[in-house]
Amino acid sequence: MIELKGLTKAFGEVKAVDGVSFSARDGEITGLLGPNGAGKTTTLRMLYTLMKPDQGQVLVDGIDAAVDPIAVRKRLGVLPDARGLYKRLSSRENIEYFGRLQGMDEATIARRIDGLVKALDMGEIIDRRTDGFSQGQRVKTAIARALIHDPKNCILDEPTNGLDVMATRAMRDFLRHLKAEGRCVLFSSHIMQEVAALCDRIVVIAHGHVVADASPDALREQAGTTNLEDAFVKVIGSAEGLAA
Ligand SMILES: Nc1ncnc2c1ncn2[C@@H]1O[C@H](COP(=O)(O)OP(=O)(O)OP(=O)(O)O)[C@@H](O)[C@H]1O
Repeated sequence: MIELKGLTKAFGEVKAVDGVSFSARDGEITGLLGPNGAGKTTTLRMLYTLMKPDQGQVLVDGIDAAVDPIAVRKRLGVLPDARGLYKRLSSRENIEYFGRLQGMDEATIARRIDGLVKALDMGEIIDRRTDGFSQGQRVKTAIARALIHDPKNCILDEPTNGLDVMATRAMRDFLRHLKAEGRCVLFSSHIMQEVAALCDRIVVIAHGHVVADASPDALREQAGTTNLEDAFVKVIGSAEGLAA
């Protein structure tokens, strides 16, 4: 369970995030949707303790990130916007390294990697050096690395960015698999079809503000539109920056 309360962050004159509050529940997929520059990445960075908010509070499973950031990090699996793999290491070595940093023993790491290789269909790449990996192979490795410690809460910044149609479909299936395991899944996207296809709840963010927070059906109802695309355009106020 993730709760954000009144998060605010400015960079000089730019108010990137301005009083953002919403919750993401266990066993649900929550989509953070907004056009380019809306404040999605900045919101997620404050959530995963990479950046300190100017104001506001982050609670993960009830733990305040400002009070106990290490306990919060242990409960989060994060696919950051910069995937950042070690090029000289194989996919497996990248993942193992993170497992060790999480304090896991070697047998548990190996067992967990076996499960992730199956879930993410990584059999052919797991023992290859990541140098030269395609976008999709890099994202898979970064996700497996993020989830090695079996976190309850999964945060993914634009997980399908740069993926082809097949890889995108596989990623959606994987997010559904995380949900079925009862995890709290929160991902950002600027692609409305993505959130429409996957999410139980959609949080729409524009100019640093939450402008809608509802189920896809409720969002359509609120906006008085029959299709979600029209609803997004209506709540955001323009179609600018939203990929079709
Ligand atoms: N480190 C920074 N320094 C200065 N300005 C920043 C910084 N990080 C973000 N911003 C600004 O804050 C605003 C929100 O950016 P953010 O990256 O959070 O948006 P986003 O919704 O993730 O966009 P995108 O979909 O393009 O990734 C933008 O105007 C951006 O230029």
